[in-house]
Amino acid sequence: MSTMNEIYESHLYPSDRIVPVDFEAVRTAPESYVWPKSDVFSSGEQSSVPVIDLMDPNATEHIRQALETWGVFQLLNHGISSSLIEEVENEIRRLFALPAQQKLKVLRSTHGSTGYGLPRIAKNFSQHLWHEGFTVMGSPVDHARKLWPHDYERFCDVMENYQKAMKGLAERLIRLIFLSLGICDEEIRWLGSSDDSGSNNITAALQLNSYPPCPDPDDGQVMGLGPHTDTSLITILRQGDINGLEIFKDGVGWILVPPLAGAFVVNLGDLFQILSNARFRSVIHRAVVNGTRQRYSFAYFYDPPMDFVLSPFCNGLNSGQAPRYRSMTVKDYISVKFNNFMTALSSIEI
Ligand SMILES: C=C1C[C@]23C[C@H]1CC[C@H]2[C@@]12CCC[C@@](C)(C(=O)O1)[C@H]2[C@@H]3C(=O)O
Ligand SMILES: O=C(O)CCC(=O)C(=O)O
Ligand SMILES: [Fe+2]
Repeated sequence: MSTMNEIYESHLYPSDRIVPVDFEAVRTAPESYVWPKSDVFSSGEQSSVPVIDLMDPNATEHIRQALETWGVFQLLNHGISSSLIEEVENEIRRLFALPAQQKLKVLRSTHGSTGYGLPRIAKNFSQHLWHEGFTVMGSPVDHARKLWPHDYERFCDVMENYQKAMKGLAERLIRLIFLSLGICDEEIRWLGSSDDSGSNNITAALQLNSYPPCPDPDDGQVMGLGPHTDTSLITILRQGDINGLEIFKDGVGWILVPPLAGAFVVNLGDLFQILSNARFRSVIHRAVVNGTRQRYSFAYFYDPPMDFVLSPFCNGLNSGQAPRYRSMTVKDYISVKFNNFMTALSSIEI
């Protein structure tokens, strides 16, 4: 049984796309960070991503509709305590406020999966990203000890508690979404089989994102996180109260996902698109930066076990359809994504 760490570690990542810019020294974005105007254009569209109350008796149906039309929704009444969320936010601030020298002690390596650095998608763009991140899979204790030798336990406890809570919520949502598709319990037996508290069965990741303010020479042409779809089955994102997240809607363009107090942004990733035989699509999204305020966000990515074979569900509401993707394991899809990025899904079409 392989873990998520092992799968990501088996892909050699280019060393020139790991170290974030030295935000303390660089006051304005160098030329290599400026994206073409046509790329950054926002649609100004007024309609917005649906907001769903998980306590609503019709929540399942609302979620199915939201996923079909938008691929993403904001979730309220999700049962995750606001104090736990605040604790994570405090730890994120404490982490990214450390001097650059200190953060570089836990820099992700070329064959690494966790730690400090640019997001993995940085290698897919010619322009650079105005971003620093920290990736956690399971216990972050080895890195936390290097960052705070005498005071590392708080960070570890908070990150582990949060991952546990997110695992519960992710599994609850996945079960609900599968049921809304008419897929029976039998097909989701694997759900809940992983145990991220042990180190031998990790199938989820927590990504902490920081976007320092960027006094941008040409307004809005610097990107925090370039356009991408998540690889996950499901992603649960918390953004603070600062604008930045945008989704791409076909025929419309880029639309802001406005920060909503207490809410999570929930979207499906490529793995769900495969399983649902493209009935649900993984939404393209990005994060833009602003000139004055440091923005933080954190995302929890949930995957099935790495050896799980993804075969499109062709029964249920998709009944009678032929599978659109060839079957493969989660770990093989991660390899396809590493080598193909935005064309990964079309490259496995039948
Ligand atoms: C479990 C995951 C999911 C990863 C890879 C690995 C750890 C870090 C995740 C992210 C986080 C930032 C966006 C993304 C696109 C990236 O560059 O790194 C994500 C990626 C993916 O969804 O593919
Ligand atoms: O910062 C955000 O709002 C988006 C983060 C994101 O897309 C990710 O971590 O995958
Ligand atoms: Fe994302």
